[in-house]
Amino acid sequence: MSQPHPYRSLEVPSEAPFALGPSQGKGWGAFATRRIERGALILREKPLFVIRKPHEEITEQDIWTAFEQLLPGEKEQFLYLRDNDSRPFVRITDAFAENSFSTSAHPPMRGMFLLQSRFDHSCVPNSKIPETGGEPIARFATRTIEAGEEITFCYATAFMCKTRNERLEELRFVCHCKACLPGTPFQQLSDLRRNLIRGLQYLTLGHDFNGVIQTSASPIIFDSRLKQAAESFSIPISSRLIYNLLFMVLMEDEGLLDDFIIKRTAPSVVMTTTKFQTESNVKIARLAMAQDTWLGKFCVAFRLHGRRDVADDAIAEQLRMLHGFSV
Ligand SMILES: C[S@@+](CC[C@H](N)C(=O)[O-])C[C@H]1O[C@@H](n2cnc3c(N)ncnc32)[C@H](O)[C@@H]1O
Repeated sequence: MSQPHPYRSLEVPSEAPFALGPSQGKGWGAFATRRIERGALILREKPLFVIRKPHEEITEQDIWTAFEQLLPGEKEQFLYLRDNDSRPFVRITDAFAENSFSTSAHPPMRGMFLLQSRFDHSCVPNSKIPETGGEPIARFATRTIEAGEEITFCYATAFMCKTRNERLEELRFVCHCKACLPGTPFQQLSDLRRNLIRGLQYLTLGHDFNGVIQTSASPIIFDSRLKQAAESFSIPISSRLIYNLLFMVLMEDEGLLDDFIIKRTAPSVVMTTTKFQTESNVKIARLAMAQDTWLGKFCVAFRLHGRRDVADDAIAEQLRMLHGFSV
């Protein structure tokens, strides 16, 4: 008779809304055992141990030292961990790399999490561990998850700006989520949307998602005058508002606009609307923000397209100072 999978022996809290089980082509994953509402807590977990070093400096010896200090029951739980083919890890460093999360950037700390690591990746995920800068770490539903659905999260934050092929280069496996299944209408639109999301961020931030200024042959913003305007923060406020709102619409269409992103981004959208000084622009911006949906707001704000505002030059100057930009 075959042995039960070791993950059956991992201690999942009795009140947890998920159970572990096989997930086709992905090893094992976590599946909702009941409907989980958007925003609900899925799992709060303390690390088994923490190593206070940058990820790339953590040695095999560091991990063994931490392991040796565990209680016998904790060691047993650690030893239940398996690679994706359900075989024991050959090297303890692989077990740590696959099952750890950063718990703090300053000072750098990385924690070993037995359950948070059981969740598989999706480029269109339904859960998220917000950056809290501490431990335990908590996972929340980013949309309503039905009973039986696999609970996933995105393994890399910048994926919202990356196409299928770019993501594939970074992942060490082939993802089969709906944004990665080649040849589907959603997948084709997804690549288009993520390129646009990247471009819109470039236009409003003045640089790429990783802080890099693209060379003149930018694959992101083809129009060199527009690129230059973005990099010198000369984009008019009307365009800024339109780009911000289009970002929200595209993120929503892509299934990525969760409450954490709204909380982080919405204040700067509102702030942009308060910057207009030209009366006719003020009216349109107010009307736009009074609409119920992001698409509604965007459609109204689009009436601002090509309109300059009295405040444009002063805002550009403020942004240049803020970013230490010298002409
Ligand atoms: C932290 S583990 C996740 C849990 C793992 N499936 C297990 O059985 O323990 C990460 C590994 O799971 C697999 N995996 C996660 N998401 C996947 C996906 N979307 N497609 C294929 N494999 C995936 C990959 O092998 C990846 O290296």
